[in-house]
Amino acid sequence: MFLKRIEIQGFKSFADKTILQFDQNITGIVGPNGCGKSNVNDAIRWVLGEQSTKSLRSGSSMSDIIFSGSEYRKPVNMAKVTLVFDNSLHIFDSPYEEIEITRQLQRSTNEASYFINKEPCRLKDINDLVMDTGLGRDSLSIITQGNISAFADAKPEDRRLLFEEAAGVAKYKKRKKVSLQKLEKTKDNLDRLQDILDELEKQLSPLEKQAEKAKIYKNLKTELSSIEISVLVEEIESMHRQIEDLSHALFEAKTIYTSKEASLNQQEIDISNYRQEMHALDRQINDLQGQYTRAMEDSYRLEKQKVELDEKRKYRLLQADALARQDELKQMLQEAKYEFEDRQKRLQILKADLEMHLKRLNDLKNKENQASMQASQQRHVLQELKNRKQVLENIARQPFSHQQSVRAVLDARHSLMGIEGVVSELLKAQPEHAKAIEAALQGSLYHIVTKDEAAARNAIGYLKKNKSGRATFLPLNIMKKRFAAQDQQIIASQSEGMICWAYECVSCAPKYEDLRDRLLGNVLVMDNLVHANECAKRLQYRVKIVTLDGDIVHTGGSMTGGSIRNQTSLITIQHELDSIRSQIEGQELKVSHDNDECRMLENQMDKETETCMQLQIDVAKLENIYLTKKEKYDSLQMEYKDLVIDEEKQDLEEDDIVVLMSKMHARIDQITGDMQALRKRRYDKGNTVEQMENQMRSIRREMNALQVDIHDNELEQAKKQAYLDTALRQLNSEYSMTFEHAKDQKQDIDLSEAKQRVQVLRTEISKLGNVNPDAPDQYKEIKERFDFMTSQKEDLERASASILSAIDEMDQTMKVQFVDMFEKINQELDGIFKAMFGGGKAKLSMVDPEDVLNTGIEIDVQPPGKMVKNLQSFSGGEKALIAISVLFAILQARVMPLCIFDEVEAALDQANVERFARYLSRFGDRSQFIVVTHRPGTMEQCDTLYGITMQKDGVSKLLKVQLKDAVHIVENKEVN
Ligand SMILES: Nc1ncnc2c1ncn2[C@@H]1O[C@H](COP(=O)(O)OP(=O)(O)OP(=O)(O)O)[C@@H](O)[C@H]1O
Repeated sequence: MFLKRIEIQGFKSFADKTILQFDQNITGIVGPNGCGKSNVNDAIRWVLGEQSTKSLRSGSSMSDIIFSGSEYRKPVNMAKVTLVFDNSLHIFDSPYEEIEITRQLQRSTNEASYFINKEPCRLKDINDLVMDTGLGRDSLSIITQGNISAFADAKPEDRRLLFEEAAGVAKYKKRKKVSLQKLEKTKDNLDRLQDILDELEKQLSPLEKQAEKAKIYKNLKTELSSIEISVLVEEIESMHRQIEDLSHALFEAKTIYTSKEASLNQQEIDISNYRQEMHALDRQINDLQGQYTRAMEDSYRLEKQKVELDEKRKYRLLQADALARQDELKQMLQEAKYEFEDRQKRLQILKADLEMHLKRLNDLKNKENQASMQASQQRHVLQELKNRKQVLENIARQPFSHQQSVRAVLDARHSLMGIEGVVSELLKAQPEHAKAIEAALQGSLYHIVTKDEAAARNAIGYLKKNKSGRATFLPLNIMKKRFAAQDQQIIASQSEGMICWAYECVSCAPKYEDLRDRLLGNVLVMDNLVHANECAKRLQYRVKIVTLDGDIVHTGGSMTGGSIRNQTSLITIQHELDSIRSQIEGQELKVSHDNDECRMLENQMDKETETCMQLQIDVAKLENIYLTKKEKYDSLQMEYKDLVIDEEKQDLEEDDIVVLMSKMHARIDQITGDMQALRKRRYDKGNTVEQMENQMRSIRREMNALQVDIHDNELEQAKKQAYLDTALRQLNSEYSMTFEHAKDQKQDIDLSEAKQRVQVLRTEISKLGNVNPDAPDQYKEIKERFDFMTSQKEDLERASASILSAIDEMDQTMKVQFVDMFEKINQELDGIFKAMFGGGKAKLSMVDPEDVLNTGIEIDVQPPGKMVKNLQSFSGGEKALIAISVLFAILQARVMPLCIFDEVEAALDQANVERFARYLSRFGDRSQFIVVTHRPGTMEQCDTLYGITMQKDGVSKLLKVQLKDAVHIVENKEVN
């Protein structure tokens, strides 16, 4: 026997352990209603894996199948059923000869356990084991009265299940279902994968671009760093050298300056000494001049006396005789000749002297003219400076007179509180940067700086209240520094014509530094507009640039420029005032020096004029004397020719005058000689001083030039030092390198080419804009994920295709098997129907033969003598008999190892029961039957009969009975 034994314990009404042994082909189970017959059927299905409590005719919970007790018996805690199969024919796919399947359930824990051959297993293992044997929980093996009565009324599609079961396609259907589920799952996975792939693809494209950009950036940056480090090192070294050279030059210039200064001082001392000597000489000349004048006066006096004397002599001569007259005349002629010649010579000397002094006077006049012109110019310059100073002081005393609102706030600053001042008076710039800084600040020049926003609000309220116009306020507490980006600073520092960043050339009190850096931190000062345009281009027009002339290249590239009215700026007013004051001081010195010079020249001129006048008088006087002497000499000559007289002794008076005159003339000659010598010395000294002053002027000019050189040198040094510091900072901040470390990495480069390349690289890098440095890694990661997902998708698509092909194959197999079985059953049905109904005919047909896999099954039957075709119209017994006919046709077409019939013949009349039973016995050789029945006709055909009884305790009891006892049991009578 296939099913050898059933052991039931605690299952439904079988509270005690009950064993049903099956030794023969057809075993009947009989008993009165409610004794527990069908519970045997339920127990078999439960072991074979039934999970539906409804099918098991139980309560809502599976634990309801455990014996629940009765008035006389306590409930039990566990239900356990074991089926023992003979597997010598290996109906189960197992090497064991005997298969024992057990299922048990604990009430307390609701814990279910499954065993195959006493080994714990899963429910699935049991399902798999029984699947292909025809013993499944929905199989044909277990047919109940309900199945039979439902068969005829079932829809053709539902009826088809029976035929599928017979055709053995259930397993394929199940597999197909699993495959379809798998396919659905695969499709879901594919959809999910596709979603992920779409998402990844969306990220991939921009990431690829970013990665490419980052790669370009990295390459550019690598090249840039390798070149720029060398450029920086070379420039730092070059700056060092240049600063050193400049220091040497500065030292030399300062040394020369100091030596010139010393020489100048020495020359000043020398000049002062010379001047003292000149004064001394002047004094001596003056003395001599006095002596000369006095001597000349004495000489004129003597000349007069001589004339008187001559008159006297003439008179005496008239009185004397001819010889005496001749001598006298001769004497007089000689004297007259001497005097005439002497006066002539003297007149010439005096005239020459006069001429020299006139020339000197003329020179002095020219010099004085020049000096006074220069002095007048210097005075004019001084006056202009003073005027400018006056204007500046007025502006400084009364600023913002044209900005009414600003003026109003400043006037009320003591009552308003928190007013710090106006930007243009808080920031100070050097005059050379004034235009640039004013251009950089533009409208902000007249913005009012306040301590905080409250102070600004307060001041705005004040302006409104007084209708004093509008003003802009800058609260200090919110001012934050704003500088250009580092790359912009680097590009700017390498641009030709860069002067500085605007904030660098503006000074202010420490508390206003944030304000200054906010307004000017990112404004660049360049020397001219051409360089400004070039630099702006390199900076991609992202930085505002101003020139020293006040032209502007705005961010974005627009330009402002033109002429600027030379108006005073508050930003530079203090510097200008300081500068003007020191200029005035210098100019006053110059003017005083020029005045001194003029005065000195005037003095000299006065003296020279006086000398000239004196000489002119002297010449005029002497000229008269000379003419007189000449006339006298000429007349005496004439007179002498007419009269030759003897010599006569002169009287003492005459001799004395002549001697005195001669002495006087000698003295005058002496004084004149001395004076000339002194004048020459004075003249020479004057020339020397003049030369020295010229020399000093030239030294001063040289010193001024040196001063400018020193200043330029110091500026240049500061610039180079700033450049050097920037380069060192750049090495540190951008490359995290010390100079020594960078030196080790320096390559041989052509500096100008390398610098150009650095510019190009920087421009290219800045053109790249924002770069995501993680993009290559992110791209790689996403790409790997994308590729992996794509290969997974391909795997899934392949899996999906293979599932589809398996389903296709299964469909083919099912079609073949189904059609094959359908035809076999159809062939058997007619004969069985005839046997069952005693004639007539029956035939199965497919509702849709085109769709074998889904078609419903119709039964066309015609019992003998009846024309009824509609199944619904048949009686209950007829419907049961039709169903039984089909069942037998199936059993005929396919051998089943075990069939359990639970009161399938209940609806049949006696004659039909006997027909059924007879037919059943014909299958006894092919299959094992367990038949639950009330009908004696069926009992008669059973080889073994088990009777089940239930006493008051509600527990089913089993006993093997003979046919007659079985009938008694069915009728609920006592069995002997
Ligand atoms: N969990 C349970 N505990 C105790 N008794 C139970 C349990 N479940 C069902 N029973 C009892 O089993 C009996 C029903 O058994 P069953 O349906 O097998 O009867 P039957 O012999 O097939 O009757 P019929 O001939 O009318 O079909 C009922 O008396 C019911 O009280």
